[in-house]
Amino acid sequence: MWTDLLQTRSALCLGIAPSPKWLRAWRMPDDVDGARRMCEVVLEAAGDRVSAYRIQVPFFARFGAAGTALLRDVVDGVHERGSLAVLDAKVCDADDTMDSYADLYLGPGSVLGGDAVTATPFMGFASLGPLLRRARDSGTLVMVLVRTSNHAAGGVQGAVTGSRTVAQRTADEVQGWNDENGVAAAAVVGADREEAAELVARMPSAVVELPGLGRAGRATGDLVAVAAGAPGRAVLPITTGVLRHGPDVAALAASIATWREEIGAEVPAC
Ligand SMILES: O=C(O)c1cc(=O)[nH]c(=O)n1[C@@H]1O[C@H](COP(=O)(O)O)[C@@H](O)[C@H]1O
Repeated sequence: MWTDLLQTRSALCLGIAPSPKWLRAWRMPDDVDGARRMCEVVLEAAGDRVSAYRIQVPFFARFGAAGTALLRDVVDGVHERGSLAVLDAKVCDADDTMDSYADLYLGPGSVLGGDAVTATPFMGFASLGPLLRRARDSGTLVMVLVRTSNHAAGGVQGAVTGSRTVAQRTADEVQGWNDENGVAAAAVVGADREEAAELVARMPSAVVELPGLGRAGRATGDLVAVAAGAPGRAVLPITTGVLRHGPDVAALAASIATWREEIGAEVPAC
């Protein structure tokens, strides 16, 4: 499901983030009605021109039950456009809770109906096991944080354990899980990290989400070169680089078209 779409549509994955910051910038009320309006505008502008939408769960959950209902409506709207929904919740817990996270986030039978959920492996990769098995059985993905782009991450993810960094070890665990169980483990690798290409190369069958597009001072060509190491398996998320053109639908659509063009020529099979 994921690779089919990544190979036939743009690898672009548009962020949906009804945060206080974005609602203010778009002059919309910081409440569930404002959030709904923002989501409608984003879906109208992007339509089926992106493979996936990355939906920031906390920006919905902060509105309680109404926000959760809105999130589900947005996932349905994404599916109506033939796109996939990444639920960005960064889940992490001991393995006895992970089935319940799957009930909440993953697959058509779950509460929120996502096609992927982000997860952190820092309670031990094995604790993700039940979530990964549920992803495999529902044709969805668990996007495991391997090396993130935030400044605070280096001390942990770059730490050396044995002969590998924590990030390298996590990448090997992602690939190892897929080799043994079927492809359900995906990876998040900040594309602007100098070790990004090497980490991607350690996971030859995993879908890789590569954040970094559209951030100030980041060359698109460098990011696209990292994505080229995962042909047909790269997901390129972008939030700020597109949303800053809103809320005008035509301006948002034009920005998406430009980003598609910029990455399209060089990311194979996308
Ligand atoms: O999980 C992510 O997508 C993520 C990974 C990472 O390494 N760095 C990172 O900033 N993100 C997410 O990317 C979002 C910002 O996206 P941009 O506005 O496109 O840079 C943040 O809200 C994070 O949730």
